[in-house]
Amino acid sequence: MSVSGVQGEERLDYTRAESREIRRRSVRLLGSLLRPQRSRLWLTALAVVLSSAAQAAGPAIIAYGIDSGIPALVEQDWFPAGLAVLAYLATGVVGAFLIAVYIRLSARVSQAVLIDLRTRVFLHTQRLSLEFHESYTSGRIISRQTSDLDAIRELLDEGLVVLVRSFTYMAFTALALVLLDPTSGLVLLGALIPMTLVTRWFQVRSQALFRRSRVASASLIVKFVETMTGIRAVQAFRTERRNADEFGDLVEDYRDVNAKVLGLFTVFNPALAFIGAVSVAATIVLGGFRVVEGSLAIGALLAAVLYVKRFFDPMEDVAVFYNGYQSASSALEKISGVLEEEPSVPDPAHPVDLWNANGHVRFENVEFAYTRDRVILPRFDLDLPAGQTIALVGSTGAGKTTLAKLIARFYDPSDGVIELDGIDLRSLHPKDLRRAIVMVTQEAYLFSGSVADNIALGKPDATFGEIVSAARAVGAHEFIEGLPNGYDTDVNKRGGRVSAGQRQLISFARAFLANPAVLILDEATSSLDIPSERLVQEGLQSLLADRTAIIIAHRLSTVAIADRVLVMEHGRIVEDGSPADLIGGEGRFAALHAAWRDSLV
Ligand SMILES: Nc1ncnc2c1ncn2[C@@H]1O[C@H](COP(=O)(O)OP(=O)(O)OP(=O)(O)O)[C@@H](O)[C@H]1O
Repeated sequence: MSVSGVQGEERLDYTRAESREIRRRSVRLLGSLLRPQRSRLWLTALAVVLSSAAQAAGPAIIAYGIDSGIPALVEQDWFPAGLAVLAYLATGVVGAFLIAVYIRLSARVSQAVLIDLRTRVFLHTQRLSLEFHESYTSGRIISRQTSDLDAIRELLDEGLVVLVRSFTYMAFTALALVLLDPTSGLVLLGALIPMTLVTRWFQVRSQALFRRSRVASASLIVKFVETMTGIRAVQAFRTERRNADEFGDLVEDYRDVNAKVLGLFTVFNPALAFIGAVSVAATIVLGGFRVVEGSLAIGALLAAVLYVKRFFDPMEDVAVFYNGYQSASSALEKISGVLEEEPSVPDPAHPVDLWNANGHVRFENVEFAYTRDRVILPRFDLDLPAGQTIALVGSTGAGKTTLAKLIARFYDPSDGVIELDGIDLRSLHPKDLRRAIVMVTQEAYLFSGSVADNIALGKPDATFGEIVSAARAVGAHEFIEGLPNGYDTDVNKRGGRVSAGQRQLISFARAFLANPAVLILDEATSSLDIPSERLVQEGLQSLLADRTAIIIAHRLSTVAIADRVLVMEHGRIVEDGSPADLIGGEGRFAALHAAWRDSLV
């Protein structure tokens, strides 16, 4: 099984080769994000290293002050003590300044990288084909833009600087200690053994727990988003209690794993503190004897104690960093997967322009399957001459929407060619394709904004007059006038809320304003009441006159305005003819029509 793109995203059992592939892809993404920030990154690193060096100089200066400054002071020589004080102050000032510099620089890097990444994810997911969005749930998309980006932000904001600072600080401290008093350096060396063991233990234990914690928090988001997206069904079917139980289980799981993580810290942090305390005690004991012997100055002992004590301080930060690093790297893995996805309906490399389409659609030898194992539309040919109004009927699951999606190029055929005016849809310039072919779906989605804005989506440079005439043409003008602010009513505000039928009328106006050569209406009249439907049908008739129209209709009344009816069964077109011929015949449509007529009486 492949791990390219978002495939295998939810698996936890990657093989070594797969892990390597995923890591390589994350590193590539990180590289491309950091490359433009190269100079700032080097400056940040330099500031971090220098500030650590300044801090590490502190105890050595103290040792000098005590061992050389104080005896000289006894002799009335102020110079060494003064020098020590000034040097100590200078390291303080320089250190503080450098800290300010790197905080500022790293914040800039982090902001730039995040904005870049956020924009890339948005633009890329928007570009991906319907196929991707139909299988990748909204909960997962939201996780990518929220919790994943947050994890990366945390790492960039705090983690990386903490890591570089901790390691350089520890390195400088160890170096200074060895230079000052190699024997105390041995204590540190001895302490490194238990410290490495404890850290390794923490790493191994925490890795699985951190991963579980991330899975648990992502499940919470997915459950939340799915419940809220389907809130109508939730309330209609009274599944609140079940949802509450499921959500409760997820919360419990999340709490449980976090308690375990906390448990690790309650062992790890005290263990580090204990190793630190033992090392300090050992330094004092070893050093104390030497001070008594006279082989070690008291100031040097104090500095050694300070170095040993300080050496362990950053370890806790490193442990926290490790958690942040894991979250961020798994976030980066997922985001890089999404970014690696290519639109299954790619833009042509050499697009053909078609400024004024006639609307002649032709299917030649077309076969289509969503997945490899199940053919939905077996091989067929179909010719839809320009200007024809075609009604597509057939039972549920027959493949009507699929056929419509192919014409609108939401999907490409698995085999064969679909042409518009003799040009393969795959070579058409995307702009020309979208202008020439418009599909109005059942959902009739409205974006936040005014009614006029929503209609104008069909033609962004439309005048207000054009918007109103489009609305009039489809019979939407009256109800829009009746809204609190007419065409300026915000469709998402209370009072501006419109009914499902009204929403469809707005989306009709949008499509009519777009004036496409080919118009596809997918069940688009299904939520209109009979008078509204009649009203729309009046509008439809005049507006369909000059274009090719494919109307998917369950209601046979819609079929009356068609020139031609296609009846589909199991992905095949089983009848094809004028409504009158088919009604007069003996086929499926005649039977359907008779049943429908009877139901009206
Ligand atoms: N995204 C998809 N992935 C896989 N299979 C799909 C997908 N969409 C539809 N199908 C399958 O394709 C077949 C045809 O579906 P389609 O939506 O085209 O039917 P339809 O005739 O429009 O039905 P309805 O009248 O209920 O809308 C169905 O068996 C469905 O399960």
